[in-house]
Amino acid sequence: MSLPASHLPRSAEAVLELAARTMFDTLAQAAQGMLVVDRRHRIVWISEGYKRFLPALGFEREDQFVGKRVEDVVPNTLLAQVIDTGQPLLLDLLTNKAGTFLVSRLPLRDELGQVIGALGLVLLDHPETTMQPLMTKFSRLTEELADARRQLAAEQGRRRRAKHTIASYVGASPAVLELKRLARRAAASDATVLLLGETGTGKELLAQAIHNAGPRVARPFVGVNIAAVPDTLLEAEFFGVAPGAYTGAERKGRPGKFQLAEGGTLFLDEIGDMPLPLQAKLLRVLQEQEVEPLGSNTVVPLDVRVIAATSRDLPAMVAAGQFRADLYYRLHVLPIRVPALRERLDDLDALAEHLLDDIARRDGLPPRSLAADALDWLARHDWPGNIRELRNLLEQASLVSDERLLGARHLRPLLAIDESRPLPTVRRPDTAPEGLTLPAAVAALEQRLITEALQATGGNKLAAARRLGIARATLYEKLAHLNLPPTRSPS
Ligand SMILES: Nc1ncnc2c1ncn2[C@@H]1O[C@H](COP(=O)(O)OP(=O)(O)OP(=O)(O)O)[C@@H](O)[C@H]1O
Repeated sequence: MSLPASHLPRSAEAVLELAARTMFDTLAQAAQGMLVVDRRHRIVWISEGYKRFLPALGFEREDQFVGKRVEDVVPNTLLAQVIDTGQPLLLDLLTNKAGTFLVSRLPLRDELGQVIGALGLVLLDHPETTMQPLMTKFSRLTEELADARRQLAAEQGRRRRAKHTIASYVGASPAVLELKRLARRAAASDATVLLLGETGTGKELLAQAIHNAGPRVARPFVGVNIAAVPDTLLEAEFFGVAPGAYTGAERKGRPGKFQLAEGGTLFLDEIGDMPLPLQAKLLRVLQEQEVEPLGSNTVVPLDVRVIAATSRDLPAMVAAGQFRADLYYRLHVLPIRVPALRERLDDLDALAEHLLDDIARRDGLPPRSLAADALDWLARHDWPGNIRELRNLLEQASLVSDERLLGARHLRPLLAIDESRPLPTVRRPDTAPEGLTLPAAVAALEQRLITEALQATGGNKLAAARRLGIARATLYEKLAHLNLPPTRSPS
C-alpha cells in the first residue's frame, strides 16, 4: 500500500514518513535478518542480524554479498519473483544450504505504485524447532478435523441405513408369507430385484428389508423417488457432477446417488416414471457397472445392487413405446409382486394394531385399538391407497376421537364405503377359544398351515414342505400325527 501523502497536511506527511521509517527500523531489529533488493534484483542493504547468515551462504564479508543479484547468492529465494510479479509472499518456508527459515517477502513501490524493489525478512531460523509448539498444535488440530470429518461421514452413512427388516413387514396371510419367502431368496442373491405393486403396498419397506437381510447390510441403502425429481435434474441426481462442470453451487461437483450407494443398494422407486433418454443411460450403467459423472470424461467403477419398484404396468408401457424393452428385461431379473391390501385382508387386524401403535408413539397420543365392528367395516373397503391409506385413516381417527377403542362409528365419517357390499371372508388371527391350552392351539395352527400348503401344492408333499420351510421327512412325521382331511396325493 502506498502512503496517501499528497492529500495530507505537511505535518501529517511527516508523521507518515516517520511511521514508515520506524516500521522499517523495528522490523530490521525484530526480525532475525532483513535485506533490501532493487528492481534489478541486486542486494542494496542487509541488516545487522542478516550478517550472521553470510558465512553459511559462503561469504566472509558484507561487501562480497551486497551488490550481487539475490538469486545468485541466496539459493531458492523467491524475492526475484516478488519483484517481477509485484505480489507479496507473506509467509513461506525457505530451505537452502544455510538452513530452513520462516520468511516474508514484500514488494517495495514508489509513489506511482511502480515496483522498485523488495524487502526480504527472515522471521525465524530453524522453525522446525522454534515453531515446535505451534506445529504440534497444528497437527493436533488437523487430526481433530480429520476425526470430525470421519465421524460426520459415518453419521451420514448411518442415516443412509435401511431400518426395516423382513420380520418388521407386518402380515402372516398366505400372500405375505409367500412374499417374505421371495424376499429372503432375493436377499441371498445379488440380482436386480423388481418390486411390482400398487401404491402404498410397502415396496420401499420391502426393499429396505431385502437390503438388511443380505450381505450389503453394513453398506448404504440409498433411495431415489424418480417421480419426485424434475426430469432436468435426474441425470445429475443419478450420476453426479464432476468438479468444474458447472459454475455456482455445483462448482465443486457432487456425487450422484449411484456413487453414494457404493457397496450397498440403490432403490429406484417409480422406475416407470423415468424419461426415455435417461433409460438408455441407466441401462448402460447397469450393464457396465460404471458411471460417468456429468461434465467428466472419466468413468467411475461401481459396486451397487439395484432394487427397482413401480406401481405402473411396465409391459404395457413397453408395448406403448414408453419404456425401453431392453431396460425392462435388465430389471426383470427377480420380479416380486407385492400384494394389494384387498388381497390380504387377513392381515388387517395385525396391520391396524401395528399402525395404531406407531401413530401413538410418533404423535404422542394414547395407544388405541380397533373394535371388531371397525375391522369388519374396514374389510369392506377396496383400499386403492393400500397400507398408506389405512395408516392415514387410523391417524385421522386417533386425532378426532379420545376413546381408546375405535369402533366403526368413529371411522364412518372419515371414509365413504359401500356398506351394502358383502363382508369378505376374513380369517382373523388365531385366538385360542376359552379353555384351549397353548399346545392344543399350536397343534391346531400347525394342522391348518399344513393343510393349506398341501392344498396349494395339489398334495405335492415335497413342494408343501418347501413352502412351509421344513424338511420333507419332518412333514411326513407331522402328517403321521395329525388328523388331516384327505388330499390328492401324487407324492
Ligand atoms: N407390511 C407392512 N407393515 C408395516 N407397515 C407397512 C407395511 N407395508 C407398508 N407399510 C407402511 O405403509 C406406508 C407405505 O409404504 P411404502 O412407502 O413402503 O409403500 P410403497 O409401495 O413404496 O409406496 P409407493 O409406491 O407409493 O412409493 C409406510 O408408512 C409403511 O411403513
